[in-house]
Amino acid sequence: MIRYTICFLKQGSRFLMLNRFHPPTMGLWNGVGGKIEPGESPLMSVLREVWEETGIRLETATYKGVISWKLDGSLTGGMHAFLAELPDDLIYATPSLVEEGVLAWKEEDWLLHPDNSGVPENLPLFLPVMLSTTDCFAYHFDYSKGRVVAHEKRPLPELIK
Ligand SMILES: Nc1nc2c([nH]c(=O)n2[C@H]2C[C@H](O)[C@@H](COP(=O)(O)OP(=O)(O)OP(=O)(O)O)O2)c(=O)[nH]1
Repeated sequence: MIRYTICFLKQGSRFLMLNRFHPPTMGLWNGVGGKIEPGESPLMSVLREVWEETGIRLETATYKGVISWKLDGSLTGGMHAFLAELPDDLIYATPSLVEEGVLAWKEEDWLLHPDNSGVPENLPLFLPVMLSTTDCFAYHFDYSKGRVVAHEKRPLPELIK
């Protein structure tokens, strides 16, 4: 069920974000990630996706938990979420056009601004928690007609860490 990964690439108070050309989250500024390929662990998948989509070779990324969703009560999906701190001296010029969309640096305050409809609706509901604690959680979102109608956050069972 958890077929995707996502990584938030942080440098100080800003994030390297992807404005996606294609669904899901088409036209929105999201983290970098994609489908887990057969035989890959979530970490292997996210390191590969970050490299493919940004050209950045991360040595590792910090696991932050799992995000799942239910669409109109039926279809379900999920992604393993990671956070990576980029070195202060890494210079990455943006905007940068890549196959999946446009990469650009976005300030944390901008991403989390209540008037910002340019990010996935669930992002401001999980990212601040991920940034404020080392604990991992299972975040769940129920969507109805494309909008989040309910969400919850539970401790992540040790087993699936
Ligand atoms: N913030 C947020 N991200 C989401 C949601 N749903 C969802 O799939 N994503 C993320 C997970 C992945 O990082 C990305 C989708 O990956 P993708 O379809 O581009 O996967 P891929 O690169 O392997 O694509 P493909 O070429 O094989 O089709 O979007 C959501 O509800 N909120």
